[in-house]
Amino acid sequence: MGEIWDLTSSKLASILFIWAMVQKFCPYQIHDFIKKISNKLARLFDPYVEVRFFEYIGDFKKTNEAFSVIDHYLTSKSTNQSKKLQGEFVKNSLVLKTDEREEFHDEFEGIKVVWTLRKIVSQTKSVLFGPPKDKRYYILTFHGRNRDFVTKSYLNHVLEQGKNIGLSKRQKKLYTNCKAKWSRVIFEHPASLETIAMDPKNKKEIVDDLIRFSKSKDYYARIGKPWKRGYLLYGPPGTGKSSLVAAIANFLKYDIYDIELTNVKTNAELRKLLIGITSKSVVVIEDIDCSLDLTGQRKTNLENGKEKEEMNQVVASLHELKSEAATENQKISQVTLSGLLNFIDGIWSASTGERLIIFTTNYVERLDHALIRRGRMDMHIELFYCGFDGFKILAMNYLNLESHFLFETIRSLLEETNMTPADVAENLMPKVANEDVETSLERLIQALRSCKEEAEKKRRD
Ligand SMILES: Nc1ncnc2c1ncn2[C@@H]1O[C@H](COP(=O)(O)OP(=O)(O)OP(=O)(O)O)[C@@H](O)[C@H]1O
Ligand SMILES: [Mg+2]
Repeated sequence: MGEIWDLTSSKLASILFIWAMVQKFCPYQIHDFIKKISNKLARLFDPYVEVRFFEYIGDFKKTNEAFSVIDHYLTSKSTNQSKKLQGEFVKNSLVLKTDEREEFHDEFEGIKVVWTLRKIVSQTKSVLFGPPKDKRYYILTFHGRNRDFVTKSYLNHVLEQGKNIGLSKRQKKLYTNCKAKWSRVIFEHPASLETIAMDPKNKKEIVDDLIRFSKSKDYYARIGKPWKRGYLLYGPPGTGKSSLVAAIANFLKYDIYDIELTNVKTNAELRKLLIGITSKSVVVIEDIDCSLDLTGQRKTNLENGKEKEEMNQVVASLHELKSEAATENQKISQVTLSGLLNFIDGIWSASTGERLIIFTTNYVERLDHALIRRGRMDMHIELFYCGFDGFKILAMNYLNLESHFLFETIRSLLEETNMTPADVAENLMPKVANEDVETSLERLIQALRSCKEEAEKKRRD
């Protein structure tokens, strides 16, 4: 054994000596040539390529997004394959992950790769910053002949899939502003597009538009426009505007940024807020006509639309309450219409990622045309009083009821009177435990009849 070792070490010493001589005395072309040959030889014996994806980049300063996206992808795929798993509680639910010692073999379009999770155990212990952080990283191993395919097609596939999985697991957040600062809470509104009572044709239009928008990254890049879309939701109070905003955010799995403009003092503060908005977000300004002094138009519209105004008297008085409170705040707020328009057109043009901006109002005719012209507010969606289609959705939501002999009476009453989905829903909601559906439907019929009588009385007066 000792002899063999002596022999090997003397040979190794000779090779090193020759290599040192070559490096010192050979012209650099020969040096390069030898280096190339030796690299080729090395590749011949070890044809595999490794790519490492560290969890943190640069001394734990920045999380590597690629790591978490790969983690989503591998967690979803590998748990069916691995024999050794780890269990973790993530956001209140149990997640099974591949054990760190396990390898995961993946195949894409006939090309095989291997993933391994490794970690470098940290030696430093910090009292101030908690337990030492190990450096975790994924190693992707593949044959060198597939280098182009893996680095382009396969990794694109992993990143795309991983992003989608991450997005579907992500907890949505609701951001609200206090002056120029955002505060956030977990957004868990139960509204969904299925449970919103509205005309099925309009709903389908919204769903199609949202799907088209969320998949149009390349399209927007090609036409040179920022990836944003504006929705204007209008209709009387209680017709589901705020519920629709929540349903849209749930559908797209976006965060909501609910801007209270009356809390923002200046355009500069507004700009600061808006710069902090991340992509995949729905930016909402509720009751936009109360939030800004959209001068000029308001007065003329009030004068011209007198008849309409009378019909909406009840609605208006409610709205006035909102307006009065807002006007108080406006006295100290100097956010201007042009400031807001600049933000819609300007700031978003400079940022990447998809954003939806939604304005809601009870009085669309009061809004300055510049604010709602197409291109700024691309979709104008009117939410109406409850129709029979809307009622059927509410009956399903609240009573789990698809049909009933009282539905025909309700249909004709809904055609003759204006009741908001909020009021219909309130009447359908059982008032005591185990209340039967007939009692709820009768209560609604009663309410519809009184509503009809009241409207007739008003018309007579
Ligand atoms: N179209 C609808 N579909 C399902 N539920 C609805 C609908 N409209 C109203 N509701 C119910 O009524 C409640 C109030 O509705 P919502 O706050 O969405 O109305 P709004 O149009 O935003 O009213 P406002 O103009 O006063 O802000 C909701 O919590 C929801 O339960
Ligand atoms: Mg609302």
